[in-house]
Amino acid sequence: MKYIVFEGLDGSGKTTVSKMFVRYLSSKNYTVFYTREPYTTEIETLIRQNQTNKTLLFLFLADRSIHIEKLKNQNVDFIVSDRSFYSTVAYQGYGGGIDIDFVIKLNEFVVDNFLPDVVFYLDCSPDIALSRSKKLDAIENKNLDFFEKVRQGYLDLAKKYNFFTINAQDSLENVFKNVIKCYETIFV
Ligand SMILES: Nc1ncnc2c1ncn2[C@@H]1O[C@H](COP(=O)(O)OP(=O)(O)OP(=O)(O)O)[C@@H](O)[C@H]1O
Ligand SMILES: Cc1cn([C@H]2C[C@H](O)[C@@H](COP(=O)(O)O)O2)c(=O)[nH]c1=O
Repeated sequence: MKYIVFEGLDGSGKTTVSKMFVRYLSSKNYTVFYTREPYTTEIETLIRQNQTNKTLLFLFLADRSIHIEKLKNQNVDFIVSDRSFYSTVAYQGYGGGIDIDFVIKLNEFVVDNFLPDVVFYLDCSPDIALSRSKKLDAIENKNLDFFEKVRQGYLDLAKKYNFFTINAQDSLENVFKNVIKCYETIFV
């Protein structure tokens, strides 16, 4: 089983591209479990109620702990997830200012070695990404400076953890083609 994750800013195209990717894998007759974080409806409701950054950190960790248990029990060729552990590092760590190593340590404890095999990071400037994003709630309604920090965080993480960085400002068709090209360097 391979665990593949799509990461990026709100509006970078994760949901659209990850669903196209799932259709691609299914067309090759692979079995796929498609998922996203936040995972639980109950915790997501709390997350979207204007919490402090510290509270958000622990809500996302609790949500992830439940999510990872579900993922460990899958019996499929691929798990494809819209967001993961790295969103917490980028948003609550780099964006929210909580110590990065502390956020990584807490996440490592929660995921207990169940780490993504491949991460596609859809890189996009905050102004373009947010102009595409329709939702504006407690999390999305932060300023551009916050999202610049989150983007810088993702760029650092991409180097550290060998993400595939995809230019998400390109056309949707090219973004998807580039995802498949990267996928083929590993799996075909
Ligand atoms: N490369 C692209 N070029 C133009 N529009 C795009 C591109 N990728 C996605 N979009 C459009 O941008 C909007 C947001 O895309 P999507 O919901 O997939 O982003 P997301 O990263 O999942 O956002 P969120 O994190 O807010 O859920 C959608 O209307 C989608 O069709
Ligand atoms: C997993 C995770 C998510 N977030 C933020 C990022 C987004 O603003 C929302 C999730 O909603 P979307 O449908 O993916 O846009 O939550 C975060 O701050 N930390 C996390 O760990």
